[in-house]
Amino acid sequence: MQKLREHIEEAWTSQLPFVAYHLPNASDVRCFFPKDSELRHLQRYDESGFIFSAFEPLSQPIVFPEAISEVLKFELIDYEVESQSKFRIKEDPGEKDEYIKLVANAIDQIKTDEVRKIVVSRKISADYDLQNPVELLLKLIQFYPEAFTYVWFHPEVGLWAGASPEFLAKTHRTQFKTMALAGTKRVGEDRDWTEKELDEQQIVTDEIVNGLKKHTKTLEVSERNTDKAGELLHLRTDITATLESSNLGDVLKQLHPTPAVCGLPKEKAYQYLKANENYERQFYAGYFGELNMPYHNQRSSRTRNQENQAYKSIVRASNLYVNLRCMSYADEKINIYVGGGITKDSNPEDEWTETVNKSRTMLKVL
Ligand SMILES: C=C(O[C@H]1C=CC=C(C(=O)O)[C@@H]1O)C(=O)O
Repeated sequence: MQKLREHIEEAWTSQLPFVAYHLPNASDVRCFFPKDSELRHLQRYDESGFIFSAFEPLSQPIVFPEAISEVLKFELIDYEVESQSKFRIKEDPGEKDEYIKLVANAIDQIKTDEVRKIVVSRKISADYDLQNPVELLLKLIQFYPEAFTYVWFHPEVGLWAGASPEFLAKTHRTQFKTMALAGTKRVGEDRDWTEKELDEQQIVTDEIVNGLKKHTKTLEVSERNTDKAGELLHLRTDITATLESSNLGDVLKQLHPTPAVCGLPKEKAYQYLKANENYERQFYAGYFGELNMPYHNQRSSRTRNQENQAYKSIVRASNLYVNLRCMSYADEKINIYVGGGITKDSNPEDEWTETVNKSRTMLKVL
């Protein structure tokens, strides 16, 4: 752990790019330290490295390529972090009015136009002096071991951090997994899922399944379950497929942004957001993670032979998550990004409360 601290502190103090992250329930923290500060964009989805993509559907993700990075793993042992933070941001009544108006306007749009769902969002800003990104990461891991937690930094972009509950793509050869996540309530809220929540989640599942059909040989859709994400609960359906080819880029172009973060139909919802959300999402609701990174693959016992070496082979796998429950930090200011799915049955006051609840994920670690 000491080594992890030293590496990140050194990169942060020298303002050099890095990413440190923890995959759900993993026993280690993985890091990329690119050898220089050049800002590189992904050219092809068969490259390998750590990618960081903006919400903008046509933007090329930033990549820390495996080939020019020091890629390190640190076992997650014996670490202690301060307990829950006392950091609070005072609610601004003006911000609330503005968000309620945005939601009410989206509902009107849904009632009059052919849009079924729009995921609107807002940015909560405050002054903050971030001393030490490694402490932030360790707190994120401690509070949200089941999420993909990360701290990412590039001097030309700033620092981003988060605890994402939603994966966009897990691949292993031609095997592909994604999920439809939507609908939110607090842990302990003793009520059934409403029709509105079931509907907003079904929209995500149907759109993903339709989009994937063109790219897959087989497709399986799980039962709908309730999934815990920190102090929140979501509806979740898992979608498993065998891809026609291994071109992940085509599949991502098809899926991103899903109706969990944009809306349905995609283009109309996107245009609505461009015209009405009065801030830039940047990397919020984009996607990030490992692209084609090596993993040891345990072969089945039938293929074993006497030589130990033959048990294992290396396969390349991708693990990409949606950038939710996240924040950015630059110039001694933090920005927390939160949103929610709006349908014809949404209630603006409830949608506001939902974003307040979602903001607690990051506030807890600051
Ligand atoms: C857009 C966000 O969450 C999405 C994922 C899960 C549940 C959601 C919802 O209930 O609206 C959102 O679709 C966010 O956290 O900012």
